[in-house]
Amino acid sequence: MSEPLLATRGLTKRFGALTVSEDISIDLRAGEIHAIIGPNGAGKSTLIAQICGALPPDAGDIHILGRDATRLDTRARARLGLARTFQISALAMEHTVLQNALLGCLGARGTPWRFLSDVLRNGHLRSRAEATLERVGLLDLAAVRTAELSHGQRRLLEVAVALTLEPKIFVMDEPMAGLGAEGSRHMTEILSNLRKEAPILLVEHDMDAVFALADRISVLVYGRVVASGTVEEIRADPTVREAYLGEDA
Ligand SMILES: Nc1ncnc2c1ncn2[C@@H]1O[C@H](COP(=O)(O)OP(=O)(O)OP(=O)(O)O)[C@@H](O)[C@H]1O
Repeated sequence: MSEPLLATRGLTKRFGALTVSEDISIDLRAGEIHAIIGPNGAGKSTLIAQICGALPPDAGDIHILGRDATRLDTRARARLGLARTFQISALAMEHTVLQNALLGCLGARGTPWRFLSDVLRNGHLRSRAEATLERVGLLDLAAVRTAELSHGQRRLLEVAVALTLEPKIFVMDEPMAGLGAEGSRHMTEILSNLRKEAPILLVEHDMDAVFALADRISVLVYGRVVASGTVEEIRADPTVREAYLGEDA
């Protein structure tokens, strides 16, 4: 089996007396979508924050592409190839769709904002940004102000911005949130194709999307991984059905 591109070992985080991550060891391998599911407050966002470098763990470590990244900050992890999409939009609303995609390209290079006008004239970066917009179906809206996009279009733009980083690993926090049935289907199709170029660690509440997309699922309850397996294994697991899917075992 190939080496994981992302791995946590014994990750533990406490807020006072509350343990929100308890000895979490999960990994992400090339070509896969690994979904993290669990009830509200189970610790999914806290886990992502630790993986991406926004929150230091109290114990355990995080390896990115085989390198110990536990003490690296968010930007250093991004430079290693970790791209994150957020539960709440991190887009620049006053900028156009294309400018947001270009800012993503800039972020990848650590270039300061004041050079945006130069970047707009940089043919290579511009075509890279346009190519990512085309992949999510937003190229026709390149000149539109981001504030004017629908919620679903903004979520697609977030994925496009993550793509401009040419990441080796995607970490996605509820990309389906607020999308209608049609929007979820479209996003599901896009994510399904993305896994080929970079595997996805996917936190998601939309179980239809999770069951359609995931190669593996880990179930988090009260900060602990209580089950991990394929869609079929998780669906059949009595502990999961009782603790999370709300069914009698
Ligand atoms: N900065 C903080 N200080 C104290 N407690 C926190 C902090 N951040 C999160 N928590 C608590 O940690 C627990 C896990 O929260 P977290 O947001 O990671 O859960 P989640 O699984 O992502 O939930 P949801 O599905 O609702 O987004 C919750 O009980 C939350 O109240």
